[in-house]
Amino acid sequence: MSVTAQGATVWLTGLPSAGKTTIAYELAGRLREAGHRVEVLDGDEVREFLSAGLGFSREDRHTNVQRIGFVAELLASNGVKALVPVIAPYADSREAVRKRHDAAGTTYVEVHVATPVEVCSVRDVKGLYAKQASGEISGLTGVDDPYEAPETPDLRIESHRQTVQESAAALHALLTEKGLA
Ligand SMILES: Nc1ncnc2c1ncn2[C@@H]1O[C@H](COP(=O)(O)OS(=O)(=O)O)[C@@H](OP(=O)(O)O)[C@H]1O
Ligand SMILES: Nc1ncnc2c1ncn2[C@@H]1O[C@H](COP(=O)(O)OP(=O)(O)O)[C@@H](O)[C@H]1O
Repeated sequence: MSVTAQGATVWLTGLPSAGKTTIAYELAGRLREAGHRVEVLDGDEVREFLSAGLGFSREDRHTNVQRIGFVAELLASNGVKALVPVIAPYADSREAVRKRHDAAGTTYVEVHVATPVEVCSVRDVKGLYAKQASGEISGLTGVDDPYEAPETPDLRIESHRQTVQESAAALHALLTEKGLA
């Protein structure tokens, strides 16, 4: 099978504003240019439709992550590179997604976008850290809600030490190494 025809799920986990979405879209562009079929399953978009009505409790986050994992595996098993920039804060939720892929013989790559909360809260792309600080919201991942960092991700990206292009290139290089790009 050609590298462009082989599907895989690439899950980018990390805190809000870590850089998951930015890196996913930068990688998507590079892969499409090379002829790959790519879908980005963005957490915000999925929550509008597939996960409409779910909140941010442990249970709802788990359900959200399992739904996204289900769709990603379907896409990946049909030749698509499914890029998933979704927080997925709980190790057991991520493990269940990996197991679903393993059981189906579908490639699963875990990337930890490991930007420290101090940097994420300054970036604060959606203003969530400010809202948490002012008491407008609570249960923000990494601040007053858990984030269980992956212990052995396939790649750890330190986005606070790199440009977006460097981060995407590092991930692209990993996919090339694995025979996926
Ligand atoms: N309380 C709380 N905690 C964390 N994130 C929050 C919260 N409320 C809203 N948001 C915004 O929701 C975006 C999508 O979340 P996800 O579906 O990726 O989260 S999860 O995996 O179900 O935990 C997520 O998007 P990103 O910023 O792209 O990570 C947040 O901006
Ligand atoms: N190396 C990098 N990788 C990804 N994003 C970066 C990097 N350096 C700076 N940034 C910036 O950090 C922000 C990350 O936002 P976003 O991708 O929406 O995060 P997330 O999807 O994790 O919530 C963007 O404004 C992006 O330009």
